[in-house]
Amino acid sequence: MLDAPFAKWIDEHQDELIARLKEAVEIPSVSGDASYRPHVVRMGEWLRAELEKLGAEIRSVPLGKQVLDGQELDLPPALVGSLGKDPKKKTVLVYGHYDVQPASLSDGWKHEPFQFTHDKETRRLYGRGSTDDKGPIMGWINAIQAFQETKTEIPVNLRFCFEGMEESGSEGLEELVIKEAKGEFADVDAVCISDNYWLGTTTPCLTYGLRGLSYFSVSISGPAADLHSGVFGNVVHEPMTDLFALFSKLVTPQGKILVPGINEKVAPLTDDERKLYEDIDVTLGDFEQAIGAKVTISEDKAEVLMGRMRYPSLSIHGVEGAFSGQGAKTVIPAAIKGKFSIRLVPDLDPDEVNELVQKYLKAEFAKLGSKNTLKVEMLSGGKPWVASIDHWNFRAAKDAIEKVYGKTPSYTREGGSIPITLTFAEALGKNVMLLPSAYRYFPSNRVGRGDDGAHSTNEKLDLANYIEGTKTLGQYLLNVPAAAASA
Ligand SMILES: C[C@H](N)C(=O)N[C@@H](Cc1c[nH]cn1)C(=O)O
Ligand SMILES: [Zn+2]
Ligand SMILES: [Zn+2]
Repeated sequence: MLDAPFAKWIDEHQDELIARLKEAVEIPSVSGDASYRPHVVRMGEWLRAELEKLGAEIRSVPLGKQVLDGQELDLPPALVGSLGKDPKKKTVLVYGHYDVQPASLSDGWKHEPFQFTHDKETRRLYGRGSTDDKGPIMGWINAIQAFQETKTEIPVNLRFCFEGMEESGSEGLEELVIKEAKGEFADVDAVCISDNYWLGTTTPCLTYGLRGLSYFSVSISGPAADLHSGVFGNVVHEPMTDLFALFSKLVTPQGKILVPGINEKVAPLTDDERKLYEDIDVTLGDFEQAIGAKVTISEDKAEVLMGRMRYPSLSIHGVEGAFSGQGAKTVIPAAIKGKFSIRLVPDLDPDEVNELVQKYLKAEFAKLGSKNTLKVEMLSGGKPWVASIDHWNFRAAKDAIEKVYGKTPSYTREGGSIPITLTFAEALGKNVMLLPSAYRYFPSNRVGRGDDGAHSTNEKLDLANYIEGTKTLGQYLLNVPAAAASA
């Protein structure tokens, strides 16, 4: 049990900390939709002001332009800065993202996604970004404020890097991190990222790996306009039929990727490695509860974990231009764009995967004998990352978790992607660690629904996790000097 003054302050100021998260969630900073770009910029300005209130020196760094939805837009600026420059102290770089995934009530949310809802009965905080990644960013701010309010010396120098494009491939950030490796980040000793999740509901995690990502769009066009299927069915090559034929060649219902050259690059599994997954403190039931149904591909817990952590996966996300309304419209869409992505593990490189996918889909399309036109594009790419847990950075976090939760964390690899992580590791040459500050991805036993995760409908953060997670981040910073000294 943690009884430090800063932790007590956090407990006593919960309303203030909730109000801060509410303000953040209510700025709809969706990076993947051009019409929301002003909100992403406003979110960056709001965050900068919060950091400056704590005395941090922050710069908003322009990252250039992008073309989105046919418009040329300024990328949202990255926030780069510092708090403390004492040469006797270790320096920790904190990264997070202030953009969010799209969300709309019509997707099945119980409340407006950008209207923060504090359900006092279940003690849950609902809203897009509550867990990914505004809750964790607020956790850092809350912890620093708690130190300052209780006159607790922060025993490390802090560097900050917050971006507004993580959910859209982190465009522009890599160059900045490489440049700042010799500038603002030159003195960094370790990096801490809080932007992922525990595996279950009871055991905290520390994360030493992330999958990379290659995200593709497949456009097929032919007719000059949408057609009447009674008039032109069995007369024209239909773009949607071609797309479904192609998509059926990507992955089997058992999750096996069919693009040649991908599975071959994955390192073979050893008995010792399998044991690592068998020993992780999570059950098949935890997964089923999160999913809300018994539909896992395997019933072997280690296989399920490896499917998420150490093997690649291919997921089909959606089709633009397809009829998706109610009723029975008899249309042949003239042009459609299918979206799918491949999560990457070592040694899969996004550019190499792009080449394999392009070659394969073009060959498969040729076999269809269609007169339509195919265009395959990789929209974004990010490399996988795996770190060593044998470092003081991980020890400082492990001790913090043990102090706050009284439990030893599980060491996990994350199935999701944070493209900039590998860049931090390589450009700075320092240890990077993911500390999911207890923000739960999986629903708790009390509600047991499978629909309240990050990127999904009804995203939420348990109040207890917001509060204890804030303490964990603070305690981690307090632990750094001793952990580093004993290294
Ligand atoms: C793990 C992190 N919180 C996250 O959700 N990352 C996204 C990154 C992304 C989205 N599009 C492109 N990259 C993810 O893993 O989907
Ligand atoms: Zn995130
Ligand atoms: Zn995300």
